[in-house]
Amino acid sequence: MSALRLAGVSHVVGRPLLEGIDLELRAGRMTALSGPSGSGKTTLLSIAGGLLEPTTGTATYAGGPMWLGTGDPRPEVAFVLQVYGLVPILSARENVSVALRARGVEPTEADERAEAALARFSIADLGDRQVEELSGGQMQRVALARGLCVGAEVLLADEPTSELDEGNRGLVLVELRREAERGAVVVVATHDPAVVEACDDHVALDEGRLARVDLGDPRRPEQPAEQTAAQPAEEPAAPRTADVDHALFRRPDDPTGPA
Ligand SMILES: Nc1ncnc2c1ncn2[C@@H]1O[C@H](COP(=O)(O)OP(=O)(O)OP(=O)(O)O)[C@@H](O)[C@H]1O
Repeated sequence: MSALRLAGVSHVVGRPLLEGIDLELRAGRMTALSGPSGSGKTTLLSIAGGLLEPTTGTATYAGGPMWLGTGDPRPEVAFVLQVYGLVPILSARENVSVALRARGVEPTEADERAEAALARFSIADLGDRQVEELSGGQMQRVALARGLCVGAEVLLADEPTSELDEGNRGLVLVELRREAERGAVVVVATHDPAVVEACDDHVALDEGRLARVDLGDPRRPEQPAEQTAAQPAEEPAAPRTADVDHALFRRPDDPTGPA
């Protein structure tokens, strides 16, 4: 499967906001992006999704550039923004439908798909309500429905559960998992340990630098392909936690590795 790669990414706005980021975000997996407030999570998501051109380095997917400014074809990207970006005077259904219509889906089909997307987050009954009448948690779920309805190859969600109770957080994690299972790169910036726990991979930032990279199943290339009788039947499981280890990003035998 393809991966979204950040190579040598730094971003400077007066001071460095990100420095020396080398990272592989794998398709088919959920990656949690954690770190203190101001550590650079939103900046990293913006570069990964091609909204922001890094000062140095590149973000690529299947070898092609993510930066929108190149005008090159790129994968379908969906953002679930921290600030939602909903249109307050439109209904919940219209806010979702608009994302589909903008991608060329016929209005009737777009409305039906919007309805189904709202149902995924248990808010089908709110379809006719103007967004400005909704609670924060309801708005957050409309934003998620809008992000997930398009079937994007890259799904970047910034604090998507910040306003949700435990039950709705669980619902969102199930839906994000579905997106990963159909092959999307799913990256979730979060402060919530339960969300980190639910993800396959975990990347932590601190002051714009990688502080931790934990790939759930690193499959290190040096691991022997075949066991002999003298060797144990199974290698001990790789630790879930690793300090930043750039060898983890070079796995030529990894089927989820380079596209
Ligand atoms: N356009 C900008 N110009 C200058 N500084 C910026 C800009 N955008 C972000 N910053 C700064 O970059 C740092 C990282 O911001 P970012 O929003 O990426 O952090 P974050 O980890 O997502 O924070 P939070 O968890 O609070 O959302 C912060 O110190 C922020 O003030």
